[in-house]
Order: sequence, then structure tokens, then C-alpha cells
Amino acid sequence: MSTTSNLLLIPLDDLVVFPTMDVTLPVDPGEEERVLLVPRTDGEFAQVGTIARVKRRVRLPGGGRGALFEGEARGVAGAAHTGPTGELRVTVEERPDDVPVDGRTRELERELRATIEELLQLRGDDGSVAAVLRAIKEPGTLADSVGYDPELPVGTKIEILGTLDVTERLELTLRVLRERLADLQLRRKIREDVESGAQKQQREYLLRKQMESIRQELGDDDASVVDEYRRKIEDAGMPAHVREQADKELARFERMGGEGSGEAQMIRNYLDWLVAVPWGARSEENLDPTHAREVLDADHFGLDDVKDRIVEFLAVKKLRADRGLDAGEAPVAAAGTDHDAADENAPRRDDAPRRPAASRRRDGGTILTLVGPPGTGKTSIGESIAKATGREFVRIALGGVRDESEIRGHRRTYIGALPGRLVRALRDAGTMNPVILLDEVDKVGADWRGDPSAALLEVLDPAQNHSFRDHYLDVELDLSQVLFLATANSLETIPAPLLDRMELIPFDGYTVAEKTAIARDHLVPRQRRANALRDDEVTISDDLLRLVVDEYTRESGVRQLEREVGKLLRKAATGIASGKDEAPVRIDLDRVRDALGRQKVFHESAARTAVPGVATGLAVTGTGGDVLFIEATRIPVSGSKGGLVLTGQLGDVMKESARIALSWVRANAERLGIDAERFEDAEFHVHVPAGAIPKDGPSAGITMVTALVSLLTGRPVKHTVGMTGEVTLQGRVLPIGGLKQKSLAAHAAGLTDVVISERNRGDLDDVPQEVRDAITFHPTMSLDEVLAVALEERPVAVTQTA
Ligand SMILES: Nc1ncnc2c1ncn2[C@@H]1O[C@H](COP(=O)(O)OP(=O)(O)OP(=O)(O)O)[C@@H](O)[C@H]1O
Repeated sequence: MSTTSNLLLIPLDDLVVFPTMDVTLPVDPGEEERVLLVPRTDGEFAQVGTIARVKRRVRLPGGGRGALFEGEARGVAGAAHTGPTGELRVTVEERPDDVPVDGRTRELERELRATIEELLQLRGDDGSVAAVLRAIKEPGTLADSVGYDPELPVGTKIEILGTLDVTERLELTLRVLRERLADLQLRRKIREDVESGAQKQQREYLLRKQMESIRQELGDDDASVVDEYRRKIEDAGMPAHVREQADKELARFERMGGEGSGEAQMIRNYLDWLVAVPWGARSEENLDPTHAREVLDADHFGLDDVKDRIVEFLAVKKLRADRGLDAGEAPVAAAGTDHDAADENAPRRDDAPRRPAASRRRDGGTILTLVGPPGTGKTSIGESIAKATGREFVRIALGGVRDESEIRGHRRTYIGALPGRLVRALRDAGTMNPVILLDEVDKVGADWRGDPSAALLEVLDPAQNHSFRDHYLDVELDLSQVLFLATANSLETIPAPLLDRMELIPFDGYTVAEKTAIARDHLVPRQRRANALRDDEVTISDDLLRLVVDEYTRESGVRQLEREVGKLLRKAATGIASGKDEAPVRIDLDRVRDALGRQKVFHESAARTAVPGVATGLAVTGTGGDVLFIEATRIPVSGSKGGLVLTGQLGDVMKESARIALSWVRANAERLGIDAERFEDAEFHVHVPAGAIPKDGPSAGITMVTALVSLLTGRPVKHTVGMTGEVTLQGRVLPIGGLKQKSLAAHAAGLTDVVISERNRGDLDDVPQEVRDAITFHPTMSLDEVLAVALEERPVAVTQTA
């Protein structure tokens, strides 16, 4: 007699629920009345589960949903399928116990009761459990009660649950119990032997030996597992305090016996991690500055400043090592002095990374932080540093990490706990002194799960990092041998204490000529290799590479460029492989258009600034420098006296700039030749595309003024002019940050004149010669000078507003 139903499947990992049990589980059964609870081990579902009724829905401590399930009967799982809301459902054949009454069953049942009683006695039960068992009348239920034993391996429990025939189930449980009984009796005997005289040291030895023999008798391979761990621990080269911890855990594992228990599995996982840390391993370090420079030069074009500073850094390290000044012992400046230094150098919003003052370079304690737009080679120069110093390289991606335990690990009491990223990085490196690149430190966030940057701070602090404690491993870990590097796209979101630890190395982006050279010397050869092409099989001229840079990419770095070069060479390789082309192939313009399509990037400024009211600004965003077009229009609104509407997701500082800009224009209208009536019955709308990207900072001030004056005088902005600078109500032009990145963007966009503040003149030293040759910079003190450079002499006939 069996019925079939269609039930929600609830997997239970390493847990078996019998049909006579009630359990509360942290599972939300939705609207279901009955479900099938199916045990799962190593991802495999058991064939037989327990059909359970949802008795009550409960709220768990901590806020999750759960329910109280009441076991009803065994259910054999049939075909699984996905239900309407994506849940897993199965057809279930219900299999309540038959009630067999033959003599053999009775006999087995009697045997089982006797064995249970004996076992309980041995365990010292006070009679209460025995009473409960005596109350069980059904033989099938009695057999199931054996499965309740928490010390029974999960595999055995699943076997009991899976035995549908009651007689067979009695046989199985009887066998299981007899084994346990034998085991217990033996243990007791050993205990008695040991207690009756053996010396303490002998005792342990004896116990271990006898335990081994028990295990062998039971066909249990735990003993070999234990031996294996003992050997691994021996070989791991752990420091004494770690060794102690490992031995303690191993002893606990051994005592636990039975590999199947969840606890034993947890200890094994822990030991696996403990021996995975490369305690004793170290790479021989090479700090020779000349060698380092050679490696850096071979892997990367240009970046001279960057390479200089890396080599300096390594040279100082070498001196310290030679003179026996270990980084960890470096005297740390008093906190007060430190902070003063940080404040004075605190980057402004909209600012590009600035050279840190000498005061921030602390002995040994600094970490090199590579700051700049994507694709400028930060990660790959990190790899080169590892190569140059002979260390292993590992990258920890921090983007989007919000949870402190990502860095520091989960406490071991959590199910599925893992060590943090640092421990994992050391494991991957296989040495205790690798280069660890903390990628995107500026993308680390904090929330209720804790602040990962606090953990990072500890990791990076030489006064603390020789005794870093991962929550999971819970032993002290010496990170002082690690060479930490960090990368960031911008500095705005890096917490001040972290920033204070960093020595900043700016990566501002490449000029067109630099990109062309990188393509020729690095990207083309690399892509050739990637496409199995020999050096002479495919060639491409510098002029065409420059065209690819110009017409197909718009970026500070070379990532897009590498993709485009890849496409070109792939196409050529396909041609050769298919016999369509014969090597050597010289890539020409036709092949470029064929592989990459039509020109993708255009210089927009001529078209955009053709009408009055649009001015070209320069900005620094997370992806490097960029040009943006600020648009102003006048909207007739009767009764309004020159209100301001702002769009384009502007931050507060940028909004204030717009207000200042409009106020200045009104105050100076007469002088500028603007009719006062233009402000009557009108509102002004200033828009900064692209509207979807939030922007902030004061540096668009002069661009906004220029756009408004252009609008109100009808004089268009010269299409070759870009500008960046903050304004005051008095019409003064203040300096801004990020001049190098902005100039690179202006150059890439084909501008020939850039208006800046007089006080930025000094920063022009950072601008590459190639850009200075192509662009005339106009340092200005006042808005009048800005307008004189930026606006066309004459108004054009078109007015875009009424
Ligand atoms: N100066 C250079 N010389 C040679 N190759 C370079 C240079 N700069 C960048 N590259 C190459 O460009 C690619 C992108 O660089 P990488 O991934 O290091 O950029 P990144 O600055 O780390 O970017 P992100 O901030 O997105 O991580 C790499 O293949 C790198 O080798």
C-alpha cells in the first residue's frame, strides 16, 4: 500500500531525520504543508528521506525563518523537477512501516532491546532512557531509535533510514549496536588497565596502540588518517606555538574516533588549513637595484618615475637588510606627528595623487600604493616587482569586500568557516615572503559586518603584523616578511589611517605616442604569441598602431588597445591558418577596418561647441582624465528672476560652483555686454553630461562661467579650447588637481589650448613633453582672462533660446 505525492525537497547536509522525530530547521517551507527531508553527503542525495509535516513556522534568533517539522513516514524520492518558483520538487512514494509479526522479527526485536539495555548500562544511563525505549512498541520505531545516537556516523544513519523492510532494519541496527558495544567494552577494559597502574607517559602510548588495533579490527582507516596528519604536521615546519595547537587538535580528532561525525570533519578541515600555510618556506630574495631595474624595463615601456621610485624603495630595503635593521623593528613615529603629516598632505576632492612629503615616508612601514586609472599597468608592474625580487606573487582582489571576515576569516564555530584572504594568499604563494598585491584598496567598503579596512590596517602595520591572528586559524601568523603593494583608482575613498601608511606612486595614463610604443613593443608581441604566430609572420606599422589608438580607443590605459590589437592579430592568424593568406602578412588600413569595424572614437568638441552655451571642461574620473561638455540654456519662465536648474547628478560642491558662476555672470553682466533683461522672466539650466555618472568637485567652475557667458552673449566657445579651474565670486581662478591626467585627456580629444589657473603652472612639469608640444597652456588669474582665451570674438547668428 503506497501513495504518491509531489513534495518540496529539503536537503539536509550531514543530518538524518527519522520519521518519529520532531526537528526545528532553519529552512523556510513557504506555503507547504508537507515536505520531504532528504539527507545529503558530499553533494549526493540519499534515495530515502523523511516525509514531514510543517507543524509551526518560527522566527530564529538572528531574524531568519525556520519551521518545526514533524516526521511522518519514510518517502522514496522519485523524479526531481523544478517547481513554479524555481524550487526543487520531487515525486515521493510514501512508505509507512508494515507491521511484520513473524517469529524472526520478534526474536530480532528482543535481541535489540537487550543489546540497547546493555549499552545503556555500560554508558551509565540512570534508567530514564531505558524507560523511554521500553515504551516504544513498534519494532520499526525501535530500530529507528538506534539511529538517534549522535555518535553514529552519518553514513550508517542514512543506511538505517534507507532500509524500508522492518526485519532487515532490525538486523542492520542490531549489527551496528553490537559493534558499538564491542568497541565500548574494549575501551572500558583499556581504561581499567591503564588506571590500574601504568605510568602517565606509557599510558598515552598504550592507549594509542590499542586504539589503533581496535580500529584495524573495525576496518576503520582513521588510524592511517591520523598518521598522515602527524607526518604533515611534522613536515610543515611550524613555529612551536602553532605546532602545539596542531598536536592538540590532532589528539582531539583521534579521541573522537569515527570519521563520520561532523565535529571530526571540522577538525580535519582545520588541520588541512593549518598544514597548508607555508610555515617554513621562504624565497631567496634578490634586492639588487640594477637587476630590478632591468626586469622592470624589460616588462614595461616608459613609466620612468614609477620605476625610479620602485628601485629606490628596493634599494632602501636592501640597505636595511644589509645593516640588520628589520622592518618589523622600525621605530614608529608617535601618532600625533603622524597625523599632522597626513593632514597637511590630505588629498583634496578631485585631486590627483600627490607626491607624499618626505615626512610620510616612514622607515619600512610604508607600502607602495600604485594609484591611477584602469589598464595603466599597476597590476602588471606588481608582478614585475615580484619577478625582480625573486618572490612569489599573489593578488588579493578587494573590490566590493565589505566583510571583515573576508580578510580575517570566520571563527571556527561557524559551519563552513574559512580562513581569510591573507591566509589563502599565503597558501597560494607557498612561501611566507611573497609579494601580495592588495588590488583596489579604494573599493573596500564597511557595513554592519565590520570594517575590513581596520583589519587591513593591522596587516600593514609593521608593529603588529608579525603576530596577525586569523579568526579561523586562531594562531599567530608572521606577516612581516610579506612585501605588500596596493593599487587604487582614486584616493577619495581610502580611509585616512590607511592612506597614512601608503607611499603613493601615481600612474596617470599614457600619451598617444606612449600607447603606440607599448603596442609595438609589448602588446603586439604578446598577442602574436597568444595566437601562435611567429615574429615575422604578421607585421603592423607604427602609423597604423597610432590610428588604432586614435580611432578605436578612448582610455587612459591600454586595456582596450590590447583587445583591439588582439582582434587584429587573431584575424590575421585565422587568415593564415585557413590558407586564405600567405605569411608574411602586412596589416594595412583595409585589414584594420575589416577586423575592427568603422572608426569608433570621434573628436566631438567641434560639433558640440558649434552653438553658444557649450564649453569644454576637463575632469578626472575613476577611469582617468576625460573631457566633458557643459551645456547652458535659458528657459523663459514668466515671473522668475534668473533661477538655476542643475542636472547631471552633480555633487554639492559642483552645484555650488554653478551658483557662484551664475552670480558672477549676473554681477558682471553690464561689463560683459549682457542685457540685464536677459535675467528677467527666465531660468537657467546647466547640464553636465554624461547624466548617469555622478560627479563632484570645484574644478568645473570656469567652464560653467564660460558656458553661461557664451550663451548670453551669443559668442561660441572656441572648439579647440578646454579648461579647468575653480572660481570665486570675485572672479579669481583657483588651482585644481589632476592636471596631468586632464592634459592627457585634452590631448587625446584633439584640443590645442587648455586654460588653467596661474597657480597650476608648477604642475606643468608633470605633463609629458609630447603633450606640451601639442597643447598651448594658458595660465590665468581672472575670469576675464579665461573668457578672452575661450570665446570667439563675434556672436553667431543662431540663438538657441527664445
Ligand atoms: N607601460 C606598459 N608597458 C607594457 N605593458 C603595459 C604597460 N602598461 C600596461 N601594460 C599592459 O596593459 C595591461 C593592463 O594592465 P594592468 O592589468 O596591470 O592594469 P591595471 O592598472 O592594474 O588596471 P586595473 O586598475 O583595472 O587593475 C597589462 O596586460 C599590462 O601588461
